[in-house]
Amino acid sequence: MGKINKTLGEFIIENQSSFAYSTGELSKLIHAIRLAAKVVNHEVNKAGLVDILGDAGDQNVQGEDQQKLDILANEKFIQTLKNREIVCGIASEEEDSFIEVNSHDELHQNKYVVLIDPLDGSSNIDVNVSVGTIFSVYRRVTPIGSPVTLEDFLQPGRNQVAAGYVVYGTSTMLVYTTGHGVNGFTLNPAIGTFYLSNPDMQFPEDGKIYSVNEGNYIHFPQGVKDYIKYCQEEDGDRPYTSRYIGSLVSDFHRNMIKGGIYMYPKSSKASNGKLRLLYECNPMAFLAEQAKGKASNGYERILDLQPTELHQRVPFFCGSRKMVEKAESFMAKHEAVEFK
Ligand SMILES: O=P(O)(O)OC[C@H]1O[C@](O)(COP(=O)(O)O)[C@@H](O)[C@@H]1O
Ligand SMILES: [Mg+2]
Ligand SMILES: [Mg+2]
Repeated sequence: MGKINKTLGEFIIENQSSFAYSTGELSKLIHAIRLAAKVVNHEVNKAGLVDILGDAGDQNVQGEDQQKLDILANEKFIQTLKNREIVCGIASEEEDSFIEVNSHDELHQNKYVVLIDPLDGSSNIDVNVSVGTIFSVYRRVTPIGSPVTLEDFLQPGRNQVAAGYVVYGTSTMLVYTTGHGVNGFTLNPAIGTFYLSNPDMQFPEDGKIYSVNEGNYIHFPQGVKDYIKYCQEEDGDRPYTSRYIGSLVSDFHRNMIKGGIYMYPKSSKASNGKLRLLYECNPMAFLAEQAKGKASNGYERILDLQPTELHQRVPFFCGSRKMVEKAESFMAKHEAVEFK
C-alpha cells in the first residue's frame, strides 16, 4: 500500500498539544485560513473565465491600484475569519486601518490578531503566473475583552505565534509554522483536501539562485550592486542563476526548496524598498528562520524590528543563511555612505 499522507486536519490536531496556551483557538484559526484558501484557490483557478481579472479601479492606502482579485481575496479571508469568531482583530494590505472583530457576547475571549496580504504578486494575476496569500498571527497585548488597539498589531516579528502562505501555482500549497518547524501541504483539488507533502521544510544552507528585480539595478545601494556582480562572476560555483517571478511567495517557495536568496533592497527611488514589514516581511522571516534560513533588512534581523506603522515598508533580504550573510557583508562595506 502506498505512503499515507497525513491530512492538514490530522496534522493540526496532532500538533495542537505542542503549542503553549493550547486551547484549540489557534487550530481553529488555521482551519479557517485553510477554508478561505480553498475558496480563493477556486476563484484564482477560473480567473480567466469570469470577470475577476484586471484592476478594480480603486487604490489601496499605499497608492497601489487594487486588482479585482486583491479585493475578492481580501473579502474572503476577512469574512471567513470574522464568521468564525476566532480573532479579535484583522489587518490587511487592502484595508487602510485594522478591523476590530466583535463577537456576539460583549466580552469575547478571542486573543489572536491576524495580519494578511490577501493576494501577493498582484502584477502576475492577469498573466497566469503563480500568486499567493501571506498571513501572520499574534497574541494580543491588550487585555482580553478590551477594545483591540494598534498596539496589538505593531509587535516585533519575534512575537508571532504562527505565520504562513498559500501559493496558487502549478499546485496549490499551504505552508506554515507555529514555531515548531515549517510544513507544506498540497491541495488535492479533486477532493478539496490538503495533504502533508513537504514535512519539515528547510532552506539549504547555501544556494545558487538569486532573485531580485534587476530592472532597478542602477538605483540600488553599492553594496547590493556589488553582491549582484558577485553572483554573476565566473568563479567556482558561480555565476548563480537569476530567477525572479515577481511574486514574493513563489520566489521564496522556490528558494526554500532549491537554495537561494530573495532581495527587495532600498533604492534611490524607494528609500525603504517596497515590501511591507507586518504582512510580508515578518511572516516570511519567521518561516525562513524556522526553516534554518535567514532574513534581514541588510543590517538588522527583520524579526527584531519594532514596527511603527501598519503599512510600513522595509528593505528585505531573505533565504539561504550563507547567501544572506554574504549579501550583508557587501552591504556592511558601504553602510556609512549609502543614502541614509
Ligand atoms: O514588480 P516589482 O517592483 O519587482 O515587485 C514585485 C514584488 O512586489 C510584490 O508583488 C508585492 O506584493 P503585492 O502584490 O501583495 O502588493 C511581491 O510579491 C513581489 O515580490
Ligand atoms: Mg505582497
Ligand atoms: Mg498583496
